[in-house]
Amino acid sequence: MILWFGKKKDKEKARAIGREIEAEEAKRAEAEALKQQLEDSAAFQDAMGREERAEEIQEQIEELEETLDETPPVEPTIPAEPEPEPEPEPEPEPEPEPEPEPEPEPEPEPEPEPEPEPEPEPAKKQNFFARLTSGLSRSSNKLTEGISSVFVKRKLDDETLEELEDILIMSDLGAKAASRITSNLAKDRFDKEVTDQEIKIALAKEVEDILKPRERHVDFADGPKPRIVLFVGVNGSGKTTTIGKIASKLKDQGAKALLVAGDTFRAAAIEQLQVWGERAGIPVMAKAPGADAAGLVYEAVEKAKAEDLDLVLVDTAGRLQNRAELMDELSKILRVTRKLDPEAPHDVILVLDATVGQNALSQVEAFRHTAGVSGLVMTKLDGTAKGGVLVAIAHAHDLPIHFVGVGESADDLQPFSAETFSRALVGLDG
Ligand SMILES: Nc1nc2c(ncn2[C@@H]2O[C@H](COP(=O)(O)OP(=O)(O)OP(=O)(O)O)[C@@H](O)[C@H]2O)c(=O)[nH]1
Repeated sequence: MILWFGKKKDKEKARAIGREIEAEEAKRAEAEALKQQLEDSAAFQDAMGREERAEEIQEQIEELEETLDETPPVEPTIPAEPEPEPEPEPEPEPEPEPEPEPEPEPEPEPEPEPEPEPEPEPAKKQNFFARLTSGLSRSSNKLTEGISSVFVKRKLDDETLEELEDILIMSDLGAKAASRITSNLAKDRFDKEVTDQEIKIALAKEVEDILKPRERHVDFADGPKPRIVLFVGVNGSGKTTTIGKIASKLKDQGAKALLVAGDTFRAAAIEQLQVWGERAGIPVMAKAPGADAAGLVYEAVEKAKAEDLDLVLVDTAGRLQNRAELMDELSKILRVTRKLDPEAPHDVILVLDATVGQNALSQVEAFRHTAGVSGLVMTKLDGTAKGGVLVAIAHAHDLPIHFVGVGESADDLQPFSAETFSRALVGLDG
């Protein structure tokens, strides 16, 4: 979205409008995500023969669709600023031109036409920091636009601190983390003049302090043999894709792995895992859709023991954290696995989708309770303004964050780095 405003006053207006658009887009994205969850849930109920429940959910979807229809996607608009233009003929498009100087300066050379929008480098060519930065750009824009509008030659006083706290909360960092960050910032800088850049640097440091204790790199190819790793999470959070990406890395390490298509509910998930397995040259164990997932996992662990494999990566069906019966099924998988190895599963990785924002917190709570989550992966940090939720989670939960995902290709999953993430989140260069 490009809004062009020549004067200072107009730029402020542009920022305000930008923020409004951002808020509307965020609301819409949230409703779209909820719709996706409901659709998955309806499909599941339907497949389980619970038609009545599926119909109920379908009604909820229709209601949600009506709301979505009433609020069509926000089109970025250039506000019609009635400039006192003497010329009657309207300009077709206000060209983004440099601010008109009062006295005509001799132009040394014709300015090159401003590029409409620098195209992002193809993902493959960028290093991960660049990809994380561009992935997190919606999250960081939200933060930095707010910071820039507050800290224009301003003192860090009660008022600016309060405004900053609001910006952090609106950027999904959560009320507690926001309060911790602002009170720490106030310690050294209260009543001093600060620039937005100084605030960004200090903010990145505060965010990093919260995230650093959660940074824990994991090498699944190492440790107990066979290492049993279970991937859990709600529908569509990115479990299958994450396993596929990890499998691609394991191949390079020469680990003897087995992928298990424990999401027996969704035929597409089985196929998806098979494709990743083929690509990585790692076998995939699967059964027909609808088969008992716990039985499949049991057989997979037996096979891994018999064949002396290094590790078993188990995909599980997506489940809504508030559906007790689905969570019970997950408990069954855990019980069955422990029969073969009391220490197993050695890792229970909760895959979280960043686009759900604050809802990720309740997912962590529910899955910790049911599945004894040992670590986290956050996917889809690209294309969401809600990446700050990882800070809220790190503040609230003493759980390692192993990987972050910023896209769909194998290279888009990388070990989590607190420093890199913090700097990208506040829009600082690497
Ligand atoms: N943009 C983006 N898309 C992602 C990322 N990770 C996963 N996806 C996409 O998200 C969608 C859902 O991913 P899956 O891996 O199928 O999710 P799942 O958790 O296995 O889903 P269920 O089997 O329904 O529980 C797919 O289209 C993935 O390509 C990411 O980091 N960024």
